Amino acid sequence: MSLDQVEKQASDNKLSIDVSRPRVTENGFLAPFTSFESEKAIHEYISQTPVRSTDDHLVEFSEAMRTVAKALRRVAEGKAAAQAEAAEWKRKYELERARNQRYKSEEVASEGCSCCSASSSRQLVVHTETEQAKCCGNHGICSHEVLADEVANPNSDPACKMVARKASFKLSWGCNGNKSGQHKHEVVSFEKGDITTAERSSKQILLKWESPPKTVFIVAKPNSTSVHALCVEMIRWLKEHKKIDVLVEPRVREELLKESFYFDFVQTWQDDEEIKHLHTKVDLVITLGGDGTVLWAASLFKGPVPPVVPFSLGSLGFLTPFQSEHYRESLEAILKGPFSITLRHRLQCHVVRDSAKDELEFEEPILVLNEVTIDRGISSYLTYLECYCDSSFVTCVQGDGLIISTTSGSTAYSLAAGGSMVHPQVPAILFTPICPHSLSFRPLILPEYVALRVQVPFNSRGQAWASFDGKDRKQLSAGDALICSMAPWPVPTACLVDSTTDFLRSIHEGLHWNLRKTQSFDGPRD
Ligand SMILES: NC(=O)c1ccc[n+]([C@@H]2O[C@H](COP(=O)([O-])OP(=O)(O)OC[C@H]3O[C@@H](n4cnc5c(N)ncnc54)[C@H](O)[C@@H]3O)[C@@H](O)[C@H]2O)c1
Ligand SMILES: Nc1ncnc2c1ncn2[C@@H]1O[C@H](COP(=O)(O)OP(=O)(O)OP(=O)(O)O)[C@@H](O)[C@H]1O
Repeated sequence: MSLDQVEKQASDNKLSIDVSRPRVTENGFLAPFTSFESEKAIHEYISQTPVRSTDDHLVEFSEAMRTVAKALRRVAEGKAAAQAEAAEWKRKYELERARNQRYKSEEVASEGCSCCSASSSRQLVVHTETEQAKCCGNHGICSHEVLADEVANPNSDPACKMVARKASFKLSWGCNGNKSGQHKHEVVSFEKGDITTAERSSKQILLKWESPPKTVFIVAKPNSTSVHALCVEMIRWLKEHKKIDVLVEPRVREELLKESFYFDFVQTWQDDEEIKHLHTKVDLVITLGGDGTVLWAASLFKGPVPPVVPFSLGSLGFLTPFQSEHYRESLEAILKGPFSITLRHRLQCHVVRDSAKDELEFEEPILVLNEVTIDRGISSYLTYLECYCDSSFVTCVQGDGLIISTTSGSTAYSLAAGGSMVHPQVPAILFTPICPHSLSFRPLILPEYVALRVQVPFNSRGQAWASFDGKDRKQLSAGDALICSMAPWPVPTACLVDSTTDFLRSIHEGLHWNLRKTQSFDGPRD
């Protein structure tokens, strides 16, 4: 008990004791209490007062509070586990539904007009578990769906606005730079009780076209003269030299038609429903802009994403290794294949409102390539967030907020908040606090298979705001939660060289990572 507390209790109990203020001596000088005197005074006081019983009550009370807190945490953990499981089931359900819809539309198309029957030749080949095991084990790229199709329909109607052919391709990974496409497995052997891991593959993924790509979707940054000029030039080159069909956003088509009626052949979509089927029509996505344009392009695909070739017309270019000046050579090489890709994993985020009647009542999921941020928005109070990983309590965030990031996003906002830079092929989720009011809150890197749940507790002073790749802010009130897990649809981005070379180049050139003058040779030596 501190001196102040003792003094307060003394005054509450009408005892005359003043341990902190000096006394006036007979000669008029101030005589402060010596430490011995104050200690003595405290002992006297304690022996006079029923402190023990008060303390006993406090101990009992705090124990009761601890028990309540434990029980509440157990309930919250149970809820987190249920929600994580529900999110997983919902993800599986969505996958299954998407699959069924595709099969259904293929059936309908096969009975329909010749224009659409081309889509019947489009097949989503899903490896069964046994096929996967035969092919490359139960891990890596072959556990994902690989888009492939049969022979494209030569009689397809050119009047059909959305192009209905799709090139098939195969993904494989080379071993230690070997581009032969031979598979190597990460195997753990348990021979005689010793655990050893076999030689690892480089996991450099190669994309090889099985039929030539026919349709390219160009995503261009708005309000940029240089981007527009390149877009116009590229469309002409693709059409005239490569006989490729081009698709753009409605805004871009309008701009092109204002310039010349020549661009009437350029495809677009009429309503947002059609965007859902973009991935079934597009062989390749080309982005013209900065990193934000790659994020924008990825956000248009709520499911599988075709390979993306990002051209740099921004200032930083972490996700955009291709130089716009050399677009012809780069596109020649990509259209011919094979080329290296980085599979950039995305996070699938579900907002669960407290008002939702059951755990399965989610809002539409949002997919992010960089990160989801939960922050204090315009509130001047600390954000207070409870975080769970699967069914385990992780921590409470008290600070400006929290970033849940993919490895691709590790060089974006998470980096600015003190998170590590992680190679985009590392299977992980980053958990990075923003200005935590704590001396010991270090960022975490969690495995990719976990589900994270961030909840605004009822005793939070303010609300929180979630934003997705820096966009679409959503308010989270007390009781609302955000659940994040790895989405089954990564963004395959073409590499200039390979995944690692491109990553290192961007941290060197983009961030001037570990730039320091080299120490001179002359001077003291060992
Ligand atoms: N303090 C910060 O660093 C901060 C704050 C807010 C948002 N952001 C980032 O901005 C992103 C949105 O980008 P935008 O272009 O639409 O907005 P923007 O125009 O505000 O650009 C943000 C900057 O982040 C860079 N960037 C984006 N993704 C990156 C990545 N994966 N690796 C390295 N740098 C990257 C961009 O090149 C750009 O320079 C968000 O996802 C978030 O990561 C960063
Ligand atoms: N096709 C598009 N439609 C609408 N918005 C877009 C589109 N492409 C990009 N944007 C938005 O424009 C903004 C700027 O894009 P981007 O980051 O590519 O360019 P930049 O800011 O010039 O590049 P850098 O950040 O490298 O300097 C981003 O917020 C992005 O979401």
